[in-house]
This record gives sequence, C-alpha cells and structure tokens, in this order.
Amino acid sequence: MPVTAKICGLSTPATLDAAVAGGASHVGFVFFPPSPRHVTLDQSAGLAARVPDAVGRVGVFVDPEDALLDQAIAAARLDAIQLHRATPERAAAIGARTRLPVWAAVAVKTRTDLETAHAFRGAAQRILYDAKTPEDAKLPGGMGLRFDWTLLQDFSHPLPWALSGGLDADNVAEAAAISGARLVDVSSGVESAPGVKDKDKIADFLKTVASL
Ligand SMILES: O=C(O)c1ccccc1NCC(=O)[C@H](O)[C@H](O)COP(=O)(O)O
Repeated sequence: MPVTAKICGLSTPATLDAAVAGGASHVGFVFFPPSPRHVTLDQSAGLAARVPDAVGRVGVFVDPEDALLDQAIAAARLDAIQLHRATPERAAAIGARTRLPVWAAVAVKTRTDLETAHAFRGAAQRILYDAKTPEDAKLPGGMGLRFDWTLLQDFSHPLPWALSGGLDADNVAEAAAISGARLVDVSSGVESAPGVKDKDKIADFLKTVASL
C-alpha cells in the first residue's frame, strides 16, 4: 500500500502549488491566530481555489467555536476538520453539525497517551498521532517535535490514522517503516523558518514519500 502525505500549514500560493505538484494527498490550512502558519479566511479562499479536487483540503483548528468552523468551511471549501485539544464529545458534535470527517489529534509522549485514541471511536473518522508539546507551549502542533514511533507498533488502532510530529525528508522513511503509517503529516520539517514553507523541502519530502 502506498504512503501518502499531508503538507500542513501552507499559506502561500507558491508553496501550495509545490505541495500539489509533488503529489500531496492532503493540504492543511491552520486557523489559529497564535500560529505563524495562521491564514485568514480570505487567504484560505485564495489558496483553496488552487487545490484540485483530488487533493483533500483539511482545516486545522484548536478547540474552535462553531462560527469559525462555519466561516472556514465555506471560505476554504474544507473536506475535513482537524481538531487539536478537543474532547471526543466536542469532536462528535462538530462532525454531526458540519457533516465533514473529523481528524482528532492525539498528543503522544507515552503509551498511556495513545489510549486516548480509543475515546474517539464513533466521534471522529481519523486519528492524527502527533507529538505532545510542552504544557507551556503556545501551539499544540507544528513544533517539529517527534515521539517514539515504536509506541505505535502492536497498538490496536481504533480508527484510520496518520503519523505526525517532527517528520522530515530524512526521517520519514524510517518513521513509516517503524510505525506502519500509510499517511504522514509534516509542517516544520518542510520549512526554512517557523511558518515559512520551502518549496524544495516540500518536493524532497514528497519525493521520499512517493518512493516508500
Ligand atoms: O502547525 C501549526 O502551527 C499548528 C497550530 C495549531 C494547531 C496545530 C498545528 N499544526 C498541526 C499539524 O498538523 C502539524 O502538521 C503537526 O503538528 C506536525 O507538525 P511538525 O512537527 O512541525 O511537522
């Protein structure tokens, strides 16, 4: 089975085009003002218009209000909602209201953290295993942190899932081999500075993923 990739936190037409040209299966737009990758509704609309139908548009949110979700879904014509710091109850309510697939981010540092994923069965359609960020960090993702990929070995996944956290062109093959991931997600590993995506790094990452 091939490995596919989501390039997260895109905010410029040139880097979005690089992700699409390189074969990304999904692109992610971050709707969270404290993030250096935050896009406005207008920006997201312009970016979304460049995305072919075959590529999934994923909106990334941190415990969002309904109003923001509605505005972002309409502006960026989202295909899926990625939720960070949301309870299973809130994830289920968002899925029921928006009728879009929900990707629940599960922050992982230990094996015990993984068990959280089970609570999302019936409430989300996909789990995104991401590295747990420090309690005082302003962002729950996009910090280039990785977790121990061996934790995912022999884990009984409750839902389809993706691997995230600290991936880059140099380690994604090892990460996929160890974890068994068939969908990988990257943000800072294809940047030259926080929030600044790099077309060449995107191309390198996607080339490596295509070879797996
Ligand atoms: O990327 C952000 O700035 C961000 C902000 C708020 C919530 C989530 C965010 N990113 C989520 C992602 O899907 C990232 O791709 C994921 O955390 C991996 O990031 P990285 O370790 O930098 O590749």
